[in-house]
Amino acid sequence: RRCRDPVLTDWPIVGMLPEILFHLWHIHDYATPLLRRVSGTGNFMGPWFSGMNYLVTTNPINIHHTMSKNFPNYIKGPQFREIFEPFGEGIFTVDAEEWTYNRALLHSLFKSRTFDKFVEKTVRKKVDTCLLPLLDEVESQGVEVDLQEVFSRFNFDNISSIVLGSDPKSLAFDFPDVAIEKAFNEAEEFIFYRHTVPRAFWKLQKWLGVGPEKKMATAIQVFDQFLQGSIASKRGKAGELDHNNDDECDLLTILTRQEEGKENVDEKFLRDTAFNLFVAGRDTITSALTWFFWLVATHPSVEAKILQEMKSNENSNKVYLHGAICEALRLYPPIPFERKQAINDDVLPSGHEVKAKTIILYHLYSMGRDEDIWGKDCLEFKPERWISERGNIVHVPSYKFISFNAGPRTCLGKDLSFVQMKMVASAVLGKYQVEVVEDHPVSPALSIVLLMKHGLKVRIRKRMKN
Ligand code: HEM
Repeated sequence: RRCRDPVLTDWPIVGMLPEILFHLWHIHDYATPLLRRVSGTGNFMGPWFSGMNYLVTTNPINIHHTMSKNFPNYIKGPQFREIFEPFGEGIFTVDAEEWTYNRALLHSLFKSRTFDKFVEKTVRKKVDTCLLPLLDEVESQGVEVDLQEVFSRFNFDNISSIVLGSDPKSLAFDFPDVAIEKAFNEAEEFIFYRHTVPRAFWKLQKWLGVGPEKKMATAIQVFDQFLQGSIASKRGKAGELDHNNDDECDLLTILTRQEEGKENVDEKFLRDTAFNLFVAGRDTITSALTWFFWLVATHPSVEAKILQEMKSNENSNKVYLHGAICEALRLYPPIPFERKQAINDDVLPSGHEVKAKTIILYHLYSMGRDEDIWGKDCLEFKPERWISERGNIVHVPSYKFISFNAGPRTCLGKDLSFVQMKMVASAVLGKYQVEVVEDHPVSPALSIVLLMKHGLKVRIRKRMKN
């Protein structure tokens, strides 16, 4: 088959798939030099007739073109909706008017000061009453703990309080089994799996109800039951909801208030919105915090500068800490790849032709490690690159610093995420020294969110006051 810039050898019948499957265990690092070899844009061809043919790009000008300038031509598309089927018709999967409606609704909620304050208060309470006491216990018992598991549960409880107004209390020293938390992790892994095999194959597995598809169906059922329970209980109280109570500002309450009085309340809309926000708000922050703490723990000079900044200027914007978080998000973007589909023929600024229905894959992970964007030291963890000579945060356009997406579909939770991450980082680093357990293997898991495959095993020590 003819293609302009093959990223790998296109073998007869099987195409480039075997090489990808062979390197799946370290796919992000494997893809980075391959994409550089084709100057950031190339073709991936799957097995014949499998439909797995993609144009992969990490070129910022192409990103700017497809995500902003020619935004209407690049949609999530029907195949995306099919793969991400558990997301229903939520903001992540829809296009056109449905997306405009979802976006406007969520935008008005996310930008409201009352909601902002509610989130800050909820997270602060969870830090003070659960996260720090748990780390105290870990420290006093001298045991190892998986910090990723801690953050995952911490964020699960937070997002549940923020979206549904109820805390499942999954964060506790004995790490209780919370079925829905487990089900959610599994669903995300199975969605990644659907990206790695031909469509016909996973569809057949789904139809037969076998393999990962069977497990996926069970996981979604567990999660849906939990969501439906929360929605039903909130709807049951609809008439009693106090419109002026700032403590009852979770999204479900706000949406239920808006739906009040309507004859046909759209339960599916509530379910899909809740599911999408769970994915958006839980694992992304868990991933960002885990990689951040690992990077800080393995770079003592960065840790010392963060502590110095905290001591000297407690209420400032914490510019250095902000830079360190951006650096973690650059090297380990919580969403490592994205995809869009072209509606009409187009030509990218790099000169690559795009035929209608072409799927474009964006490898965010490679973009964070691209010398042309970040310079020769792009693999170094260097918060200083984010700080200007005048001590302000350097603005990098989103089509280069892509971790929160670019263009009209930029992440709605970006500001909120920084507030939460800074709150956790300051609270934990100010009180404890985090030491990664010797020889603990660190590598990314295969999922739609870039978590650590083996978690992050650490020991916690109380910081000496000086
Ligand atoms: C470190 C944390 C986060 C990162 C790195 C991040 C990153 C992203 C990325 C890359 C997208 C685009 C995904 C796509 O279109 O396929 C996105 C979209 C979105 N994010 Fe975030 N996110 C984070 C946290 C959050 C939080 C906490 C929320 C809210 C609870 C949130 C809400 C959303 C929403 C609603 C969208 C959809 C925007 C649209 O399609 O119009 N995100 N985020």
